[in-house]
Amino acid sequence: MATPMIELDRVAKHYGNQAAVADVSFVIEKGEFIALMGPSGCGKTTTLRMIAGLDEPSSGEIRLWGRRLNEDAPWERDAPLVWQSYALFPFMSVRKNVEFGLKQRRLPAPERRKKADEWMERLGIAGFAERGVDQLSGGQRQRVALARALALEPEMLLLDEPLSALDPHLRVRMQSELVRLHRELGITFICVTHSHSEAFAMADRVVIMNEGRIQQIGAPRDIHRRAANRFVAEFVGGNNIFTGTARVDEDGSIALAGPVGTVHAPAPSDGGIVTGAAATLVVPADRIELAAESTGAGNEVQARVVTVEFVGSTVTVFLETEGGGELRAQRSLHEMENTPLAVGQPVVARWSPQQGFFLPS
Ligand SMILES: Nc1ncnc2c1ncn2[C@@H]1O[C@H](COP(=O)(O)OP(=O)(O)OP(=O)(O)O)[C@@H](O)[C@H]1O
Repeated sequence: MATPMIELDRVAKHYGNQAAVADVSFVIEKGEFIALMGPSGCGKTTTLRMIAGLDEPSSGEIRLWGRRLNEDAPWERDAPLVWQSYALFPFMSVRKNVEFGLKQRRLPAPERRKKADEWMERLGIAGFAERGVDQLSGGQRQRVALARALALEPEMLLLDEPLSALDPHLRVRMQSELVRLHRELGITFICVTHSHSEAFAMADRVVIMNEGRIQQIGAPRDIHRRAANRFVAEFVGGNNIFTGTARVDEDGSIALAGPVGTVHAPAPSDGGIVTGAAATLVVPADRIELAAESTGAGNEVQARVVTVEFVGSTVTVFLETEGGGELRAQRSLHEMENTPLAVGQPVVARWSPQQGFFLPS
């Protein structure tokens, strides 16, 4: 097998007796866009800092193209970091900021100027070249930080919460700009974020961490469709999670008696569920349809509308079943336009058994 670009092999970082990163192994291929995601304090920034060479692992190994990196200083690596806009030099012009790394690399002035011009043009900040960065908006500053890093033509770009200082509207724009840049440049992007919408919108693969450990690595779609454990299912949101008592039916599928009544799902491929045992079923909220009447097909649950929440073009309908179980369905605004729902209204929540999956016990 070809050598991956980056390998983290059982990497840990301890501060005193606290593990910021407990035991992390994964590989990154050249040209991937990887998002490291997880709640505050889960160790994502520490992981990025170790890849950057800003922190040394307490144990384990980090390899770049198969070569051990642990003790290499940041300047010996081809991995400039774009931190937040505050990392720019406020007393310097946009041009001087963009040229900064090139100057450190002792590139002659005419070449520096040429490269800086190219990158400022590419990132749409050429018009502000002589302005001080303190006279720029958050989005413009973020572009300066990106131009400064990309002017060094790195093989890999490391971004720590690159969009967190931006307002929501600008954040979405910069998200698609980062995706476009990544596609055009073909270099590896590793981005730390605590925002699941950001990670899922941008990355080829997402690494979800909690308490210094990896919980799941996968393409956004696979993580959405098959959370590896309860933490991931809850953290990525948009999932119904039912714990109940399992019964293995004659056809091998599972019936789960739980908070919303008895519902059905295929048995997990690794077996592991026996009649009478507790099991946890996940049903993505966007797989649940709402209907006025029962058709008797698939899983159907009688419920009442508790609240209807509108976020962008997504509508989340929170439901309560007769037995007090909670359920949520997510539909597009477009779909809901023809089915107005009132609080208290009875509905049938319906989904195909194939859309549910059991978490490993
Ligand atoms: N220099 C340090 N000294 C002591 N503890 C540290 C140090 N750096 C990080 N930690 C601890 O290690 C854990 C992981 O920190 P890290 O910054 O990697 O988390 P994070 O996932 O990036 O969080 P956030 O989203 O809040 O930035 C935290 O509990 C943090 O307090």
